[in-house]
Amino acid sequence: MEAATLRFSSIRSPNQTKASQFSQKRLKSRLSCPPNCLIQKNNLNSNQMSTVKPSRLDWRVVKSKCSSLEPKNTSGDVNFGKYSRRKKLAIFVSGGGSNFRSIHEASIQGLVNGDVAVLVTDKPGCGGAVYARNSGIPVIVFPKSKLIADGLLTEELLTVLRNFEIDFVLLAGFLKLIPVELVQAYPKSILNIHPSLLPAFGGKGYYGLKVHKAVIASGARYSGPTVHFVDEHYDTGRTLAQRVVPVLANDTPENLAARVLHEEHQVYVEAVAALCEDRIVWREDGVPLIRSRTNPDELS
Ligand SMILES: Nc1nc2c(c(=O)[nH]1)N[C@@H](CN(C=O)c1ccc(C(=O)N[C@@H](CCC(=O)O)C(=O)O)cc1)CN2
Ligand SMILES: NCC(=O)N[C@@H]1O[C@H](COP(=O)([O-])[O-])[C@@H](O)[C@H]1O
Repeated sequence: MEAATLRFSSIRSPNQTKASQFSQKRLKSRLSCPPNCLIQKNNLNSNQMSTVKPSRLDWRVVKSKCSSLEPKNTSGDVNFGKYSRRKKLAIFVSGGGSNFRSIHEASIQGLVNGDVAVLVTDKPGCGGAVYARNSGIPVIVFPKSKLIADGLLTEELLTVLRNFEIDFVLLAGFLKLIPVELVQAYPKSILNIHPSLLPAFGGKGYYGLKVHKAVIASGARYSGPTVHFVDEHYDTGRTLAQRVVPVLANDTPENLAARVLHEEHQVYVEAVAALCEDRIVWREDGVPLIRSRTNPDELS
């Protein structure tokens, strides 16, 4: 694997608002990258990389022997998306990133009609970020904080996502509140996976093992993952898909977490596949349903 480097060009989107021109100017004024920077791999064009500060992007992009974004189905043939245009995905993580990896692998295998264009994290050293770098996926640090001064501001993140032409945002173990500006910029286009049967055991404070501890302590006999659309509050968006697993009498939080996580990897890939194939149907009462890929009359 050869290390790729990165060149910036000062491209501006013609339809910039005043505010985002300001942020582009701020970003550009702080652009500083070594002269020999040139990204040699990935499908990112110069426009997607314009105005993004290298110090806030971890661009240790490695050049793979073949494009990591070129989808292949199980027979190994290139699968040029049977449906609409292949969608561009931004995935947000804070931890190990197993759900991110499942979606990325499904994309490469042609099971998801989309490509992971960028990874966003508040923990640049987390497992998901390491996997992204090793897979040639750009890593963006968000949000800016006292601990991570180099993180992007919300407005800067919106500019970057726009430049990457992101269609859908997928939260996968991201532990920060997504700001309302981002929720409004991507209506019905942000998904999250939560490790309980929402609305139970969700909301502020309910993440990771804390969720499973609460489920066990409650005496619940069943648990399971929920895929839901994201609104401005934690875990209150519309439920799209769920799976059920038993809670056993002698379960530890770790045992239950592993059982739920196994189902997460499947239900999230199925939900993202439906999203990327335009198979989400919104019922009159606002409940989103998934249209079957094989039987269009079947909704679930
Ligand atoms: N606007 C939204 N943002 C996010 C949502 C959402 O539904 N709407 N989902 C979360 C993911 N999540 C549950 O699925 C979740 C993550 C984190 C927390 C939480 O309480 N976080 C702590 C901080 C934890 C940390 O920084 O280590 C907190 O806010 O005090 C609850 C639920 C992602 N964002
Ligand atoms: N409330 C948010 C939350 O708890 N999310 C949970 O974090 C884990 C991330 O695992 P991963 O990094 O291996 O995908 C997953 O179990 C996910 O449901």
